[in-house]
Order: sequence, then structure tokens, then C-alpha cells
Amino acid sequence: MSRTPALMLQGTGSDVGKSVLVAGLCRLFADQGLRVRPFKPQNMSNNAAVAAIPGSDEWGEIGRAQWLQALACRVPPTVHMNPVLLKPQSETGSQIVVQGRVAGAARGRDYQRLKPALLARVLESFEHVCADADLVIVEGAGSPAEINLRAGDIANMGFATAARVPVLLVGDIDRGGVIASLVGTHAILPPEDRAPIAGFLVNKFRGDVSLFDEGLAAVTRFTGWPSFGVVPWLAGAARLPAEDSVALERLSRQPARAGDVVVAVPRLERIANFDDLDPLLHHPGVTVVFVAPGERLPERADLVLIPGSKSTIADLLALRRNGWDRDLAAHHARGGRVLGLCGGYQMLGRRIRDPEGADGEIREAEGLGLLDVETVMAGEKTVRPVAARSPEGDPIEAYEIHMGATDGPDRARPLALIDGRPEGATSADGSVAGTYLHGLFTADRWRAHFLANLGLTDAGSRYGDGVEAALDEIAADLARTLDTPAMLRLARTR
Ligand SMILES: NC(=O)CC[C@H](N)C(=O)O
Repeated sequence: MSRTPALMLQGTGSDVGKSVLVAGLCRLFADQGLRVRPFKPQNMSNNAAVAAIPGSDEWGEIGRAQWLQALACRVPPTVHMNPVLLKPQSETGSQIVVQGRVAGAARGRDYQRLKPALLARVLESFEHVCADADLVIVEGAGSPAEINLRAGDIANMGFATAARVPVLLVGDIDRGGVIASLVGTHAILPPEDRAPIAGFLVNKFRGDVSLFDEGLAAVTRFTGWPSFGVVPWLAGAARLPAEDSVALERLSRQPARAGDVVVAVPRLERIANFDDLDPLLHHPGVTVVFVAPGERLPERADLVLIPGSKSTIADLLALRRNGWDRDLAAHHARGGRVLGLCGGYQMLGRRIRDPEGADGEIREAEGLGLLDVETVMAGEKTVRPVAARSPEGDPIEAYEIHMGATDGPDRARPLALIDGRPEGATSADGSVAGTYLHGLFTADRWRAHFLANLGLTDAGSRYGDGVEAALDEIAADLARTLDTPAMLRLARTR
């Protein structure tokens, strides 16, 4: 086993802000001239990103957060940065992606049995990441306090103990109960799982930090762990790509601003790649309304955008159960614009067939019929980055992750061209379009033209610059508030 310095952040619960902290630390230490790499043994998300599979010319999938953390390190992502990705595709089951490639699907109980076999792959990937790094910052998943999941664990202490990586425990003061959750985690962990924990930090603090000195002392009194710092509420975090569906819950509660271009997005049950919407979320003059199940699509939407889906047919049926098909038809009849991304594109067509059940249990369904195309799901998954161009010539750096293949007369009006080949489709009247291209709203010129068509004058904003600035800002906030020299010393004890 390599002895590359490494440090792991584990949380007292999910959504305590680990991914953003890891991204900030990656940027901070990279700025000190270190070759920093992110690593997350196991991630669960349908917001996947495309990463290189080293030693091959193929591409694989990793969680969006590790993609962002690689960006923070200023290195291209590889599949080894997140060797196990679970993509939920039904209430009980997930597709399992190992080192970038689909390895099968499993229900929760069966996955528990698979985990021990996956540890070897996780450690192999970790070695790979360590090989050209001065420092690896590892992110846990959920919490080590979920001791019922400890047997065969690869996400938290199972990994930390096997790879001998020191751990810092992150508590979230914003949700309340931070002292109890830190002390409680100490109390319920067996001694061998307590041993890797070298200290704690408190995240998402609002207000005067000195007011919490006694709180920190209390945690140390009960646990013996030193505090590595109190991180304030990070304003920059909201400007980074979202990974968790928890973020979606939060976003769904935001009301439309008067005078804005309104983009309505039905919150599909198995929504995938909803980070596609990020460049619109913080765009001046645009309000994205995520519509929760049971709610109507807003009547004054300028655009209804149907996002990607891990399981297109199942989500299409759910869309109908919510009555969103009727809202969509009314929106279309009023002359409203419609855009489908990946799974959403497939739903807009006339028919979807999945003869092998590659994308879910239901084999065939009639689509929404707003685009004259049809989709067939194939067993093989297309995963690749693409350099596309709109028919008007705007460059679009994007990526594809899908099993479906879509064809039909409306493809005569493509949304983009990849090496001269048409991609996507547009209805004859131009009001409905669909594409497999994820990330297309990050393309500044294309986005500006698209929004101009919806009546918005874009001041020429540059999305990528905003992400970079947010990473720098977070790194600076962490440098101010965490004992980062002590963190580096800790990583070097490995
Ligand atoms: N990312 C997506 O929306 C994927 C769509 C669909 N589940 C497919 O694999 O083709």
C-alpha cells in the first residue's frame, strides 16, 4: 500500500456539506503547489459526470461532486476518483457503476452482499489516485454513525481502516443538534472505528463564531477530539453544481421572481443530471421552478424543460399520473416552448421501447408525442464527452450518458452537430426540441442565444468563470477558518 498523505472527511449525517468542503480543500492545497486529488469510495447520485478510464480510450461515469473536486485540483477527472457509483433507478434498486462502467443492478439488500467484493476495486482505485498525488482528500458517504451498515462497509470506516486514512468528522450546525451528533457518533462507534478519527470540524455556521467556543470545548470534553475549526455558511457553495437530490428539495421552494423568464422543470422521481440546470439557476433574469409531484406546472412558464431520467418509461408514467402531460399540452397549445434533455427528450417522442428492460421494468410506452421521433433502449450505454456545435455555429462542450437511441423525421432539424453529424431534434414549428447533450447550458454563446429566443438579453455571462470564482472564494473561506496546516500534518501521518 502506498503511503501518500491522505485525509478523509466523514459526516455526522448526509448533507453536512462534505463535498463542498473537499472541493474547497482541493483548491486550497492545489494553490499551495501540491498535487491534490479527490477520492470518494462510494457515491450515490444520478448526477453523473464523464471521466477518463485510464489505460483505455473509453469514458466512464463518476459522481458530479468528484468531477467538480477534480476541477478544483485543476486536473482532468478519472473514474478512479469515484470507483463505485450507485445510480438509483427504482424505489429499491440501483444501477451499480464500478470504475466507470455499468457492472449490474442490485436492490439494497443484495448490494450489502456485494460490498465486500467491491472493497478490492475501491482500494485498487485509491492506489491509482495516490500514485501521482502529494495529497488525497477523501470524502465519506452518509455517516459512519449508520452502524447498521458497517458490515462490509466501503464508504466510511470500512475504507478508512482498510486504507489507513486519518479521518475528520464534520458536523452541521445549521440543522441543529451538532454537539449531540458529534458526541453521539463518538459514543456509538466501536473503539476500532473511533481510532482513525483525529478531530472534528463544524460546518455551516451563521453569525459570530466565538459564540460557539463553549460548544467546541464541550465536544472535546466528551470525545477527546480537538476542533479543527468552524466553517461559516459558505455563500459560494450555492454557485457550485448540485449533486444531491436534497439540494432539489431546497430549490423547489423558491418562488418565481416577477419579470423573469420562467423555466418550469417537473421534478421527476428518478431525475438525472439535474445539474444541467445550474447555469440557469443563478442566471440574472431567469427563474427555474422545480415543480414537485402533486403540483401543477406554472401557467406563466416561458419554457417547460423536461430533465434527464434514470428510468425514462417509469418517469413518463409518473409524469402522467401527476397530470403534467395535460399541463404540458396546454402550455404547448398556448405557444409555449418545450425542451427535453436526454430522458426528457425521449419522453417527448412518439414511442419508447425497452425490449431488454435495460432502463427499467416497463418494456414499452407511448410518448408525449410532441416530437416526431422514437426511442429504443439498447443494452450498451453511450458515455462520452462531445464537442458539438449548434447549427448557427455556437460551440457546445457537452457529454452524453444514455442507453437510448432516438430517430425520426424531426431529426431533420437537429439541435446541434457533432463532427457534422446531427444530434437532437426540433419540431416543424420550432417550439419543441430535444437533445442527448448534457451540460449544454454551460456553453455561454449557445445559452445566450437560447435565452434571447425566450426574450432575455444575456449580458454575455461566463458560467465557468463563476464556478472558478466560487471555488476560490470557498478555498479562501476555509483557509481563514480551518486549521489547514494541522490538516496537512495529519494527512502526512498516514
Ligand atoms: N441521463 C438520461 O436522462 C438517460 C436517459 C435514459 N435513462 C437512457 O439511458 O437512455
